[in-house]
Amino acid sequence: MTKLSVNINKIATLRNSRGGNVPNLLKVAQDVQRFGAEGITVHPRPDERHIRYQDTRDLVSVVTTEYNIEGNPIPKFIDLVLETKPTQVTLVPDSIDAITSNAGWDTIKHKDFLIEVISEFKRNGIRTSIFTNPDLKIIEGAKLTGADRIELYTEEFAEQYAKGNKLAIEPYVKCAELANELGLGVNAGHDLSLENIKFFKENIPGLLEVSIGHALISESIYLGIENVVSMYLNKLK
Ligand SMILES: CC(=O)[C@@H](O)[C@H](O)COP(=O)(O)O
Ligand SMILES: NCC(=O)COP(=O)(O)O
Repeated sequence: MTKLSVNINKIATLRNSRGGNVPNLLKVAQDVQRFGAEGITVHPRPDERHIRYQDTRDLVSVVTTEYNIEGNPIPKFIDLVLETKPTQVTLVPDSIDAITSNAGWDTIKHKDFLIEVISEFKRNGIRTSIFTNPDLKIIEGAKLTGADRIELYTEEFAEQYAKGNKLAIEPYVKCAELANELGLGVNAGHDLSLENIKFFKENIPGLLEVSIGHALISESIYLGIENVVSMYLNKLK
């Protein structure tokens, strides 16, 4: 069973583009869970261009499923996670001005830092996951940090799959097998979509959770817009 955690960053991006509170992020989080999602993911960035730090706090009272907070563990982020105490924190090595996440951790180079941060989160009862490229050495390194899980960074898979290259799944399969052997849980995310998720899920052993945002919100627009245009036309008759 693989859990679906919906990343609601894009809802906040849309809201922020106008000021005000439309769409209402908390209502979307509640509705998404009512529709069956098993988790809510947010990825606050230092510039707060989408999810704001205050959103992350406000969501605590409405997330009744698994709450996953992703981000680079700079001091401000660590404090936020310790304050909000989500189900899971996913550590992502974003540069300060990254448009979106574009790499996983070098778990060997940053081993000592990761051990320190992860132990603090675990002391506070928060499950920890590390965002990783599909590289066996990096997965071995992740085990040594004390993390509970890895999140496989799936951008390369998604890009190749869209070009018809299904063999791009192979490094992910090998990494998931190794993680299973090492007792690390396996999550995945980035550019997963209605097009590629079934193939990914069917091939990755022990896939515990996927977090999906950009495609899911875009697909919601495509799949909902016909209905909404027709509702407007009815009102304009
Ligand atoms: C780690 C990851 O792949 C996602 O959290 C992604 O980075 C979402 O962040 P943005 O919504 O800022 O693109
Ligand atoms: N961890 C990945 C995530 O939360 C969503 O990534 P994306 O679907 O917006 O690419």
